Amino acid sequence: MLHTILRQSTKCRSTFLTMAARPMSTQRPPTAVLLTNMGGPETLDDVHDFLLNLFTDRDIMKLPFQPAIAKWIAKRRTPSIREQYDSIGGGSPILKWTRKQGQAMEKLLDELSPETAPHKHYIAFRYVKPFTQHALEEMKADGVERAVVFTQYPQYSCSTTGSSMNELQRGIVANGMENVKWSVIDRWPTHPGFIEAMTTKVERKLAEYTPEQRKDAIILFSAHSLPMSVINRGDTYPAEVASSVDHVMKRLGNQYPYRLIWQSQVGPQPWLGPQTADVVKNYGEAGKKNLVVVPIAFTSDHIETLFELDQEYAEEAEKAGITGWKRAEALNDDPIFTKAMATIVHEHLQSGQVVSRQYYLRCPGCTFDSCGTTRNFFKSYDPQQ
Ligand SMILES: C=CC1=C(C)c2cc3[nH]c(cc4nc(cc5[nH]c(cc1n2)c(C)c5CCC(=O)O)C(CCC(=O)O)=C4C)c(C)c3C=C
Ligand SMILES: [Fe+2]
Ligand SMILES: [Fe+2]
Repeated sequence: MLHTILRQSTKCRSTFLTMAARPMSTQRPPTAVLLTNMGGPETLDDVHDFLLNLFTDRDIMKLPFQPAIAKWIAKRRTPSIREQYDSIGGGSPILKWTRKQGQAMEKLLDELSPETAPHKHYIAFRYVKPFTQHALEEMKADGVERAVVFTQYPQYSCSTTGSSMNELQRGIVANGMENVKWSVIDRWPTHPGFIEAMTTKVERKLAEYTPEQRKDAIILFSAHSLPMSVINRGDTYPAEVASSVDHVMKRLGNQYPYRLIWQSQVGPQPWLGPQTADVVKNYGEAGKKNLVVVPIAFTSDHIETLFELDQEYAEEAEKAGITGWKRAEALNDDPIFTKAMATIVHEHLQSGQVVSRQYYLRCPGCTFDSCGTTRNFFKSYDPQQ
């Protein structure tokens, strides 16, 4: 309580000083929308450091002697992962798409929410540039007083959004930015705008089949898998992915058979299945011909869509006799999706919510750092707590 009062009084003082220092005619500082994601290597030369940062992150995996082991794994994996990025044009397009999404979103937000305009997007990637520190410096230079953190993962996992939140908390403290009014959109797996955008992508792919083929079509929702150890700790990601799938299927009128399947397993430990590669092979052997695969847990193209789905699994499908293999497009800068992004932020600003109710609840068996301190940190911005 004392902590909250102290925070609020410091905040009022800082707001007053900022206002007093600002000439009357200048525009108020932007409402920041901080788009967080793990990011991807922009060039082949960034692949090694991307992997090193990922394997060093104790929110994604905990290894004995982690700094040394991470160095070793990153060095060993770099050549094969470089080849994958080479085959998709020499790097991850995630920064390009996030910028486009952010620009479209901020324009729409200014119209939807003039009372908090101007809005400005900032980008904080976890493993590559622009890092959280860069975004915070930019926000500080712009004199930001109100910031909405908007995870670009629709479904929450301690290993993705949780990790970004942990990094952000460290950055806020290190940069003395506790006085900014922070709130967080930590998940949005069933938001109607997101569901509409995804459903439209699936419908467009289904429309490419002949009516005869469509009768026989199967929808495969494919998401990045998680190690079983993470799931057994109580990570909400698989359930949230399933809820997105359920909503898309409802919107499609439940007319097609579908399965939720899991891709991108790494290393020898058990991961959640069924694995996308096995499903493609098994359905091919069972004589299925028309499979539409839908990347349900990503909002833009990644190595998972452009390499795994479009090259690796497409090849498997062809070998297995699947003649009608199709992949629903990623949301990227689709106007339905960027409108959904603006609506999500607008509704959040209107709601006065600091984080979702789910965010407060630590995973029952979680040992990840993000499951602890970050929750309490953002709780302290919530007057209802
Ligand atoms: C919803 C998205 C993701 C979850 C959940 C997730 C969990 C998770 N991932 C690993 C290990 C790796 N992931 C790697 C790459 C990678 N992961 C995601 C998304 C999720 N990961 C993306 C989008 C990417 C690629 C970025 C791009 O540019 O496309 C990698 C590196 C690639 C490789 O070495 O194969 C690893 C490793 C774990 C252990 C985990 C959960 C604990
Ligand atoms: Fe991953
Ligand atoms: Fe957790």
